[in-house]
Amino acid sequence: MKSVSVIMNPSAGNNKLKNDIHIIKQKLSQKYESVDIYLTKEPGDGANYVRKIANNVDLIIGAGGDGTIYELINAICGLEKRPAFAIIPGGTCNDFSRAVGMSQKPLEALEQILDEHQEKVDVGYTDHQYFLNFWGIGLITQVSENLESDKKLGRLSYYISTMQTINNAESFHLKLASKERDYDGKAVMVIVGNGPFTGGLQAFFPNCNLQDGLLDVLILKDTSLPTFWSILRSSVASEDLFNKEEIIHFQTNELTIECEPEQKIDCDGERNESTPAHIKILPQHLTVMVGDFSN
Ligand SMILES: Nc1ncnc2c1ncn2[C@@H]1O[C@H](COP(=O)(O)OP(=O)(O)OP(=O)(O)O)[C@@H](O)[C@H]1O
Repeated sequence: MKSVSVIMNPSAGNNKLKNDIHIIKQKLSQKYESVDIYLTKEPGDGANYVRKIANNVDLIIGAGGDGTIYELINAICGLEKRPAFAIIPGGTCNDFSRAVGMSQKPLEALEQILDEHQEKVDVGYTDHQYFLNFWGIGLITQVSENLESDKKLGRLSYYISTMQTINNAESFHLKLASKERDYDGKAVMVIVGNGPFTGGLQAFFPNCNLQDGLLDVLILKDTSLPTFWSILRSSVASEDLFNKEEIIHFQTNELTIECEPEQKIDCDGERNESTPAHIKILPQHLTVMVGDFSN
């Protein structure tokens, strides 16, 4: 590898990465012939930089929170020739960087990137969006929406928001179809996982494999609110949870989802689309630099 570009959101995580720009450039320059650092100013900048540089760079390092990483991989994954990708985590949850075993300390993550251990990982794809971690509807979307408005309260707000949302949870009619399994009935949540982390928690699919060409699907039927609470509280779900009657869990490489009423989709933390949806896995679509990673 000869040329590397860092695309950084300097405002991510309360400006967490800003002071490291100089040292990041210095360390990378010791190893690579060409090093460029691009700083984003607003949403959309990251994707524009990718489009500008992708043909002439071997490695793109995304430095920022999950919003920045989502934007960058959505620009990279649609390209015919995709540069390798790496993450210097700078946000609150940093789901994908955790999934590939990166240190949550930015400069330690940089050292891991310099070790150049690469793996090809699966990417989820739905209608217009690529995702690395999860796709969800129902409770998951409602919890994160409520959380957005309570963010200042910190971790406690997560629990308060979850409790409030569960108490007011609205069920919907779900029609899910796949080769492995169909479901036609009431639900309060569907999560389709590619990676093991959702919103910083390894709650739903602790053993999710990023290289098996499969998505993990979890349907929570409308009788299972206490179960949802126990999943979140357990932080690392045990397989026992999947044996509960109110949960359906299976794996597939492709599925379609229709809901009545229409449900808002949370895709790696971005909430721009609504059902219906067609979701599939793109096996080993992206080459990433990994840290402490074993599947
Ligand atoms: N300089 C900037 N100032 C403000 N917003 C920016 C800037 N650059 C990019 N953005 C946008 O801000 C959004 C959030 O960024 P990001 O996820 O990196 O940080 P964060 O919100 O602090 O992280 P987290 O969500 O994990 O707490 C992204 O959608 C990104 O496009």
